[in-house]
Amino acid sequence: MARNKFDMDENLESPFNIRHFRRALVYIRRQQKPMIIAFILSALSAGIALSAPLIMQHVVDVTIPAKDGQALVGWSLLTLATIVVSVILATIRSRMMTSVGQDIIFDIRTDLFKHLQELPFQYYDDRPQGKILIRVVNYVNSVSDVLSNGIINLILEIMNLLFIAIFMFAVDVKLSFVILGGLPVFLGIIMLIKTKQRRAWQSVSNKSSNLNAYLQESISGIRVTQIFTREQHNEGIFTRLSTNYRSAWMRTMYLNFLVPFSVDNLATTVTTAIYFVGLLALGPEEVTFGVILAMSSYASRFWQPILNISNLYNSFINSVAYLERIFETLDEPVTVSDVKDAKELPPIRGHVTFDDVTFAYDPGHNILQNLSFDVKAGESIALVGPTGAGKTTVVNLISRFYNITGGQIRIDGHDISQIKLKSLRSQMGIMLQDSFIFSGTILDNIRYGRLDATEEEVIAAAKAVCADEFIREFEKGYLTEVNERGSKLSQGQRQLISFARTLLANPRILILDEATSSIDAQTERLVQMGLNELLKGRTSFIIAHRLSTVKNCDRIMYVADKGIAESGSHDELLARRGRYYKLYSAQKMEA
Ligand SMILES: Nc1ncnc2c1ncn2[C@@H]1O[C@H](COP(=O)(O)OP(=O)(O)OP(=O)(O)O)[C@@H](O)[C@H]1O
Repeated sequence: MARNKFDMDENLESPFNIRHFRRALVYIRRQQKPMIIAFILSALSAGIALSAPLIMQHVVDVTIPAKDGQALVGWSLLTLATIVVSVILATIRSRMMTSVGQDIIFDIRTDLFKHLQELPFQYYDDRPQGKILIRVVNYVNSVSDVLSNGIINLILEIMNLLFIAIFMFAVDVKLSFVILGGLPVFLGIIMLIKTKQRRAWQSVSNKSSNLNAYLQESISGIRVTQIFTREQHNEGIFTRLSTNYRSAWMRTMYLNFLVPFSVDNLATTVTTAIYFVGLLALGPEEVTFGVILAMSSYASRFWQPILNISNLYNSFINSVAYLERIFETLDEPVTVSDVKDAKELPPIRGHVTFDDVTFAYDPGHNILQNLSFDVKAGESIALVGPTGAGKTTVVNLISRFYNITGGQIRIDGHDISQIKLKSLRSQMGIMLQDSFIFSGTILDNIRYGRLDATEEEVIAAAKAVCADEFIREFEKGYLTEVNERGSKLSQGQRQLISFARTLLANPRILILDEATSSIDAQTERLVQMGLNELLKGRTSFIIAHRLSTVKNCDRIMYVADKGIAESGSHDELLARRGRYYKLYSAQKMEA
């Protein structure tokens, strides 16, 4: 999809069709057993409740005129018993269905999470995080009720309707047709508003998604907001998005209310018609008072399931808007994935070749064009050059975070597009510009990429990058809890921890993107010494703006003009007096 932002409604790539509901059945089928039991309990409970008007008719027409007090007590007790049993059955059923609903939520959410973990960087580049979160959390919640209770209730209500119809036709055929007379009107109303309702719910899902995206962005960027005192301006944006959501919601509710409103009015009209037709048109000889009473009770009972079905219909239309988003996410293609017959990458030595590589994030805008270079196993390469030239892009391509548009990237002679991603990435150590820290202990964070690492190994990695000292200064040392994004830690400390995390994975190819940019000069010198040891025998790609950190690399590649503009050792490039020389001289002057 095109790039999206918080105030942009997302267009559905594939609008809803009934196939989506068939897909939803996969989740429902897993809950078959409890759903069948719940269904039987509900049918029993509804059946028992239905006998009440019959008892009432008998009491009015037979028991009361006969003044049979004993029978009256008996019928009253039976009525009470039917109510108690039907309430008990309904309660058990509702407990079972709550659990079924939660199991369905669990399954859909797990599938979504699994899929999201496989989706490539590009997917996350293209949309705000808040719009992804709302699908996994809110939308899944919203559909669970329809997928669990909805199906059972629909079958029950239809059965209920049939039973009531049988009962009422058994009591009086002509009056039954009076009750049925409201149905065509009701169906006409539904047909009239159906499409509008669906669009309205899609709009609600879009507006809530936008609001969520902005909220998420605002919380992530709160520091910058406060620095620039943008609070008031942001409040304006938030109010606008909230108002949009409110309007969409109100419009939807207006359409939704039309359905029960019509049902209520139709039910009242047909009940009045029964009195009218029963008392005036047919006359008291044909219809007893008990029959009219029973039929008016059936009239409201008949319209109750219709009201329930129309409420179910409302939730169904609502869920469609959410289900299509959920399935759209599940259908999002994993564009960076193992090809058919992908091979396992054997343990590598670290020989990296770019052969005529072309790459674009957005079609038609090449960031790299016909780029070729060859890095021998064990060589250390520095990538330098102006901001936005493509250094990070080059290293992202080595791990195949994006598919290249042309050419070939090989590791030890294996085309990386033909090997299993896991076997490729597990042999790389990558430290990205954004040293992300996860919530948990420092130990957990260093061990993130190698869960089986012993505590000693974790400490050794931390020592190698000079992180051990500051970690021990915390009261709980390696067991210190850090927040998501590491807000308890300084930027430099975060970098050192993620440095240790990368090294612990013991990769053959090491990629460090601005790994030491936030570390003070003295610590950096120490890290550099530790690093020199660790780099021995490994292929490494180091991106750094501070040239002092990379001048000892075997080769420096100056990235510019969609390729490598200059390449050589520090001394060779200085002697050439080209772009690298200029950059180095400028930095030297600043120092
Ligand atoms: N996810 C993306 N989608 C679209 N364009 C991108 C994306 N990431 C980077 N770019 C563009 O690609 C170009 C190269 O970006 P890259 O991050 O590789 O540069 P860099 O040399 O590492 O820059 P810096 O030194 O600032 O980190 C830039 O023009 C940037 O705008």
